[in-house]
Amino acid sequence: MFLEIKQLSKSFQNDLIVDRLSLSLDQYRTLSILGKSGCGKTTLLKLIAGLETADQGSIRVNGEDMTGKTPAERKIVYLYQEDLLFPHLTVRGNIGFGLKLQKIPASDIKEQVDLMIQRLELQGQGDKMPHQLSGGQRQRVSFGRAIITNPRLLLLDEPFGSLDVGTRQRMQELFKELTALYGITSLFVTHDLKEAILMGDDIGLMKKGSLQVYLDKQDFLLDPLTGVRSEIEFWESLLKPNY
Ligand SMILES: Nc1ncnc2c1ncn2[C@@H]1O[C@H](COP(=O)(O)OP(=O)(O)OP(=O)(O)O)[C@@H](O)[C@H]1O
Repeated sequence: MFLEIKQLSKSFQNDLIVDRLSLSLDQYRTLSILGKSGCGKTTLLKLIAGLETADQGSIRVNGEDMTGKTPAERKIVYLYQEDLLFPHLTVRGNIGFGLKLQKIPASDIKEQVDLMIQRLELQGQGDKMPHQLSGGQRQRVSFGRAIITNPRLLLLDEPFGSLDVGTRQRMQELFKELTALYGITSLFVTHDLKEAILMGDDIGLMKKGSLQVYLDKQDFLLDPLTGVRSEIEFWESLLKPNY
């Protein structure tokens, strides 16, 4: 298993937020994590990224124990909804930032950034500053900036929550295309049932700090706890002639 989490726990002021949580994920797959506000999703991602310290349990990536490692040493990227771009850098500068830190030659950076700009459908926007972009464009830049460095693991925290339905749908497609192309393994946290089903190769439901991962999507669709059934019943009730 590429990502292996065992019995992970975290409390804040005596409140148990992540409760003996275990999960495993194969390389190049996406696990969607669906859960209500406050159930501990962000805390889980921060523990994996090394931005919070676990009270108990272990996190291994590709067999390597993450305990005591800094976020940079983990080579895990955590991307959240309002992820800020560097305001003083252009789109190009933002996307290439991580490559520059890796001291990659300027001509290679230019080539990779140009390709990423094309793939993100941001042609003609490369020299703009972040404040000159729309919300959806900014989101695409931060997504490109994250994946161009080929992180071992990409953690997405409700990344498309602020986007309108159409833009969100296009971002979901783009995310699927680019994670496949760049060989990214990811965890995708969302409140949105449909998004969880669309984005995940595997799906997990988080409740009060515990996570249940459904190995078969059918099991997820059929479990009354996931809310899929009540959603279907709602739409069916609207289609009844006497509504
Ligand atoms: N640093 C902290 N100190 C104290 N309590 C915290 C801290 N971080 C999170 N919490 C608490 O942990 C609980 C879970 O928060 P978390 O952000 O993980 O939830 P979430 O599932 O991501 O919610 P949302 O979907 O609303 O973002 C909340 O009750 C929150 O108040």
